[in-house]
Amino acid sequence: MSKSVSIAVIGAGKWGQALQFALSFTLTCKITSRHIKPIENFVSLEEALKCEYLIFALPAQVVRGWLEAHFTFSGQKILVAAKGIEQGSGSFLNEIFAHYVPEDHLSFLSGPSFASEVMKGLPTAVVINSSNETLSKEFAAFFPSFIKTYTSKDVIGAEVCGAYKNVLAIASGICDGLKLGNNARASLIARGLVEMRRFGKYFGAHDETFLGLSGAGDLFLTASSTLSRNYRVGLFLAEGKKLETILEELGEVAEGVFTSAAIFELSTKHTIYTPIAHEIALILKGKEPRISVKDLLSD
Ligand SMILES: NC(=O)C1=CN([C@@H]2O[C@H](COP(=O)(O)OP(=O)(O)OC[C@H]3O[C@@H](n4cnc5c(N)ncnc54)[C@H](O)[C@@H]3O)[C@@H](O)[C@H]2O)C=CC1
Ligand SMILES: O=C(CO)COP(=O)(O)O
Repeated sequence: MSKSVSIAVIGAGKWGQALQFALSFTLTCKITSRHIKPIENFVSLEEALKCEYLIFALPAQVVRGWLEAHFTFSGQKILVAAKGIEQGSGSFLNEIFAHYVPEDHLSFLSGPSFASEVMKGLPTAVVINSSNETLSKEFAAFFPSFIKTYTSKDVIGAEVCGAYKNVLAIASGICDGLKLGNNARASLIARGLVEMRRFGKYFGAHDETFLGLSGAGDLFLTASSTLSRNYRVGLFLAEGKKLETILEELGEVAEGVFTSAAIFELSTKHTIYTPIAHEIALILKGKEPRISVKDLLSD
């Protein structure tokens, strides 16, 4: 891979830094963020925005404001690495980016990929999703050999999976925090997969996406490991901790908190049956987790 490819990661949180680390095996990858960080190839935002390829690793909830404040399209090719649905508007990230970037310059990253494992060079497999297959293949070629890349055209499917699994990871953390057992967790994850497929199908997602890396792959990962911030939020909620305290102590983004509200809004508006996400939204507003479990079992 030519070291002359100009590429930058926007956002130097956990995922942004892990992606820069991974891509640095094949090319010189710059990185920028709102606060200067002592990272190799850290550049100003101005310099990053001049790159031909940009990877967005900002939390989903801040993407719209960030684009409005900082971004002007000048031919950049974009890979969106965030996983979430915007609370309030219920907008998917591809809808938000579409206001600023032509569709054929946009791609979306999905699949099982804890930043901490990528940072250790441990193997995984991810998917680059775009209506423009040439663009997907260009980004796929930038990844190092320890990350196997697949391409797909199912942007909405990948987005729904990446966002929904965070809500289901909170549910799974609650299930384990309440010590409901392995049977209960497997039941929850399986029904969660059915639920996120039902939700995604409404928006045009393809069936096979739910069975692959973006769907089952990322869901199984996130809903069964304390490495997941969302799963840990669930564990602490089950212990009776206040959400504000949990988020403060976490110090990193847990997208499922906001996405559960977005799914609640979207599924109410479009009459989609999403019982698990519904209960998570209520728990995050203060409902007792044990009552939610009872309600889910009797539903
Ligand atoms: N950490 C992981 O393992 C993975 C994370 N993701 C997704 O990547 C996205 C980012 O996650 P992380 O990097 O892990 O979160 P993080 O909490 O580690 O970092 C978020 C970064 O965004 C910056 N930020 C927050 N608000 C901002 C604003 N208004 N303007 C500019 N910068 C702002 C923060 O300073 C921070 O550096 C999320 O959507 C997450 O779901 C996806 C795959 C894996
Ligand atoms: O998306 C992830 C792994 O694929 C990271 O999940 P968490 O945000 O729950 O840590």
